[in-house]
Amino acid sequence: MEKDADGFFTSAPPAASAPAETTEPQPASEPTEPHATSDLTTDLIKSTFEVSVTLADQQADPNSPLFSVKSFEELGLHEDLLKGIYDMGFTKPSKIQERALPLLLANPPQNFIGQSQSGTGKTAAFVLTMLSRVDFSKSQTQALCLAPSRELARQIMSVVVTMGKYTPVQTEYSIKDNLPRSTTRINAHVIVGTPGTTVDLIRRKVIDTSEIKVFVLDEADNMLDQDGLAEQTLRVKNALPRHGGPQVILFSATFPHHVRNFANKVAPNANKIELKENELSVDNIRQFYMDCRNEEHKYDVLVSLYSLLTIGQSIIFCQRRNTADRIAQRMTAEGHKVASLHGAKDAAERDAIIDRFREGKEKVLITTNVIARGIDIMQVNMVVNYDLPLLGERDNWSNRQDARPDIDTYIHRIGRTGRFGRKGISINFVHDKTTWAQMEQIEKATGKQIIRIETNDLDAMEEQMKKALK
Ligand SMILES: Nc1ncnc2c1ncn2[C@@H]1O[C@H](COP(=O)(O)OP(=O)(O)OP(=O)(O)O)[C@@H](O)[C@H]1O
Repeated sequence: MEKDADGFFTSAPPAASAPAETTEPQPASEPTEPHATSDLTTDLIKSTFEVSVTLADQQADPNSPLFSVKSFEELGLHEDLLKGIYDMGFTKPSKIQERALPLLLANPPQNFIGQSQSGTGKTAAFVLTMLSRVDFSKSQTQALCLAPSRELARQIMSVVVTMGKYTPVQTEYSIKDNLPRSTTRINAHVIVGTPGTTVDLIRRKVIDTSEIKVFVLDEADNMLDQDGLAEQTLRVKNALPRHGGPQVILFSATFPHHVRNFANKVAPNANKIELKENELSVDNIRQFYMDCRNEEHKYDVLVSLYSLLTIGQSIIFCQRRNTADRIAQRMTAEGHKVASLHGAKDAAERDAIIDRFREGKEKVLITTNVIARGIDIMQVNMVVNYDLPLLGERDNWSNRQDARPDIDTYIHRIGRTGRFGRKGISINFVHDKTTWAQMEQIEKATGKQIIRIETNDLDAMEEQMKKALK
């Protein structure tokens, strides 16, 4: 396997003889049992994807049993944490947890860059690391985790609270409109937030960074992307102790080339777990497309899908906020029950909408890329790309023919279904030559087939979809 200058793998399988890197061949896949959760979990644990492990210590052997565990007990965790894990219904570590946890928990702490497909259990791996490194006898912030959206920060916090429920952990959010303006100091052990609010709280010395031992960036490629949240994230990073600085942990399902160099600077000398490029999305998500006649026809097709969208739960992704609102308003006026969520809504409204969806009170959520990443709702069995995700759209909207598809966002969007080994389907709407070509690029880049389904034969469509979900 070739490595680029940053030490990431670029193509082809690694040489078996390479001392500190290895590909881990997994057993051949077996037929899945669609309904039994324990079988699905087993499928994921036996998963067929290959990972590359690169240890910062070039002398160490990544094949050593020391670097993988088959049970949570082997990790030497405090029993309060083990109790929390078992309470969550986790019996065994998932593939990424099995390989990542020994590296994350080893002492002295080592930076870590981890890549694993959506829905494979990255959150539990870094939450467990944060909780196991906190000294609960000190009322000081010792772990800080940043995520790209308030919805994801809230979800991560719920994992911290659930996993830490037998520990005395104190937690606080650094997300917009959460703390009263009069707050002068947060003493919580673990803070989870978004970069903008966190920068502000650090600047106002509400967050004391001096004792932070673990710094996690979830969706790290997004957090370090120049076009994204990088500036604010770096300002937070630069406010952390320099001497004996914190363990830096970066996780994502995608690490595009243009952020890898930077990731290596933010987390120097990291142990790494990476995926091969054609293993970026899981096989349990079946991908389809529908040929729509034009933009207006997309709306009609979506409406005709409504009964299928509500079998489980569905997320409809649009590129723009006003498209999401417009579709939601129109469908609501026509008697369908849908909700819309995007970044222009105020904080309280966003929280209420995602909570209702999480509780299953809403079945169809029409949204933007704001929740393309990380959101984990098991009942979501369908994702619709009403608009395909495009790169540089905001600057380039008037010049759509040139727009290239945003492959990474696509991978994250469809990853909102098919969580932890479950089945899911995604449907792309294409309506002209340009969108057709964009979808072909997505198909090529992900290496997964996207199958056509008829827009005008509802029965055939239903049958095909039910088959895919079986
Ligand atoms: N060892 C385990 N056993 C059973 N379920 C697990 C285990 N680890 C994680 N899960 C469950 O799997 C689901 C997906 O996990 P998680 O949200 O951490 O995925 P992720 O890898 O962070 O995905 P994404 O890339 O989309 O952020 C969660 O509902 C979580 O509770």
